[in-house]
Amino acid sequence: MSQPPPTAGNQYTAEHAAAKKAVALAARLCQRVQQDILKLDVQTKADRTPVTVADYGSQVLVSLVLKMELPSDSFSMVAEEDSEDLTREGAQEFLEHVTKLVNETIINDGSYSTTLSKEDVLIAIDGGKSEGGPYGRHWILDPIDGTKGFIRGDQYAIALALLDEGKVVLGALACPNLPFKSVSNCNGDSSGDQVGSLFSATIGCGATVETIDGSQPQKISVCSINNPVDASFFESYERRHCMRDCTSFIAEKLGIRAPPVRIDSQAKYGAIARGDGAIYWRFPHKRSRETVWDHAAGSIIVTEAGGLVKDASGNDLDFSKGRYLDREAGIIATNKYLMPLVIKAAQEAMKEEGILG
Ligand SMILES: Nc1ncnc2c1ncn2[C@@H]1O[C@H](COP(=O)(O)O)[C@@H](OP(=O)(O)O)[C@H]1O
Ligand SMILES: [Mg+2]
Ligand SMILES: [Mg+2]
Ligand SMILES: [Mg+2]
Repeated sequence: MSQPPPTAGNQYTAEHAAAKKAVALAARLCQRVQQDILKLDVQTKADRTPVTVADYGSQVLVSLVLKMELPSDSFSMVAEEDSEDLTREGAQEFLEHVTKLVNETIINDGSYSTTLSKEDVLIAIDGGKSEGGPYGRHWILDPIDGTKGFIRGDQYAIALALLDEGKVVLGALACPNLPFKSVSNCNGDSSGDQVGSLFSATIGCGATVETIDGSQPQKISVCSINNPVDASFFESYERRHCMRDCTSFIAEKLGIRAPPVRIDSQAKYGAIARGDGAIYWRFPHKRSRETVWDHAAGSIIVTEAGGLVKDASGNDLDFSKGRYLDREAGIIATNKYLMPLVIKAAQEAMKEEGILG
């Protein structure tokens, strides 16, 4: 890691600073909830995935900070959560808890002299209902990526990106439980290291990492391993998020010797961008669709760190199609040497086994 490049010529300087401030404040709320997670604080959404008070609280805080820091912007946000489950009968206590957490975090931070009512909280959450698309500017937010990891006490990330005319131009990724130096070969465990990493990148200006409370940003780059035999790979901790029969088949084809490193959330993109590992891949089951907020921030951080992010057909990811990613058969993040080899192995696996599609 070395000093970051000069920021002259970065047309997104104000947005970059606001995005880092937003994810860092949201991380503070999340850290507090994770220390004291109660059954009451977790709900199950209609799609049967979990959501916590911290997912909602984080979404409110990120939207608040962006609006406070960039007041002249017309605001559009594509975010994961909406208020539907918070307005159902019986959700009053849950909503009150979200509101209390948000207000306590704002007061403790001291940057803004405002507090939010329950109605303000619902409005802020539903500010994330934009469809995004190819025109104009849209923030893309995953207020907690890796909610299952968050509940387990493991890795999670607050992932914020800016889409400008259909292209991701900025990403900020707060990973409160990710060791600051490296995850190396352990599942997020530190070896006496400082914990918490905030990755960020703006287009054309490289990627950096700093601590969540704002140390001097350090430039990062992907690893330069070119022989898959020496490579390590990251994949989802959750068995249902990535087909392991498929990835172990591809790993075998590539001759990878190291066992998979399984980490929740886009912390995997951050770790790849910093060179902690060589490959992150994700081959979800056919029926599941990938959302833009699960990849936007992580992918620009990897590409600005000198890496590549592609689908298994070798196409760039297209974030301009709305709330879902239009991609084919899996997502791969790695360096320029390994990418063609991984794509080839994935495509061979597709043909031989018929397991991707
Ligand atoms: N059955 C499933 N298959 C594939 N992805 C899933 C899934 N259930 C949830 N996900 C997605 O996987 C994300 C977590 O990724 P990872 O496996 O890398 O930790 C979740 O983000 P959220 O936690 O924000 O909902 C969610 O979008
Ligand atoms: Mg979710
Ligand atoms: Mg997510
Ligand atoms: Mg989420």
